[in-house]
Amino acid sequence: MDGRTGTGRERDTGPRTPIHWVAVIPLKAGRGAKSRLGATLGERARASLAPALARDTVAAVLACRSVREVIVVTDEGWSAGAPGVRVVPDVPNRGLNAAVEHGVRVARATSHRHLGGDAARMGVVALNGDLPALRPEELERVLLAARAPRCFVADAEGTGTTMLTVAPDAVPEPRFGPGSRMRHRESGALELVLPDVPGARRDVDTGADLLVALGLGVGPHTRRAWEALRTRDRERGEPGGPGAGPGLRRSAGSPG
Ligand SMILES: Nc1nc2c(ncn2[C@@H]2O[C@H](COP(=O)(O)OP(=O)(O)OP(=O)(O)O)[C@@H](O)[C@H]2O)c(=O)[nH]1
Ligand SMILES: C=C(OP(=O)(O)O)C(=O)O
Repeated sequence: MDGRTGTGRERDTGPRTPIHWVAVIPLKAGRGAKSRLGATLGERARASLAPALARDTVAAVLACRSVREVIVVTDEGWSAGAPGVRVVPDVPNRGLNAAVEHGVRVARATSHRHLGGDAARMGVVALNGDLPALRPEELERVLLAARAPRCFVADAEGTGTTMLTVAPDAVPEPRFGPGSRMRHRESGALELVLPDVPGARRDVDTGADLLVALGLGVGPHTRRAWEALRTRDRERGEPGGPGAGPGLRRSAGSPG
């Protein structure tokens, strides 16, 4: 088994297989971001966790050996925070897939700056910015397996997508959003089914997702934000953790 499944429409890129990658991370920030997290954990938790999830995702991607640059596509006051991270403005009001396409365009238009003659062998990987348990070596495994023009990784639920890779000559055709696993398959992208990449598949949309991610091990920003929320709630005599609803109260203190 080579860890790949697909529709048969895909082709191997052969000599055009990427040897360098630029990552595109679309980020919605501000009050509109991570509304499902707010609905399950409360607004205070949403406001501190949403940027923390993104910071940990960006840090893990930046630490991946094959990634040369991280392009964050967002409109809302995001500072790059590290060399190798570039922030570009979103396409206003066009949503997630337009942001990804924009990021790919920017990456391709500017890749010669850091890749020189290797720019023709540059792939782009677009990732959700809510993967706080992602580890650099997991992303490395995904990129090594990405040998078709477009490949994707399904989320842990099995209905969505956490990342899409696009080879140098391929049209990105991002189909992120609810039910995107099926849409990516139908569009001819190759699904990468890899063992041992739980963090690469664990997007965090709800409080329950966050507990699973904490169990896998999250980056320091998410860990600190979570601990601060728990400390605050304990001081206020709310032992269940941030916004602990019926589904969270049972295990909110246990992960990690
Ligand atoms: N640049 C940009 N990023 C977006 C946009 N919509 C979603 N994202 C990002 O895309 C990734 C996946 O999005 P979702 O998990 O659906 O995030 P969300 O829309 O903030 O969450 P919900 O409100 O719970 O649906 C996250 O990194 C988001 O920040 C958008 O319109 N523009
Ligand atoms: C954007 C996606 O994820 P979610 O909305 O579940 O975060 C997706 O699965 O394509």
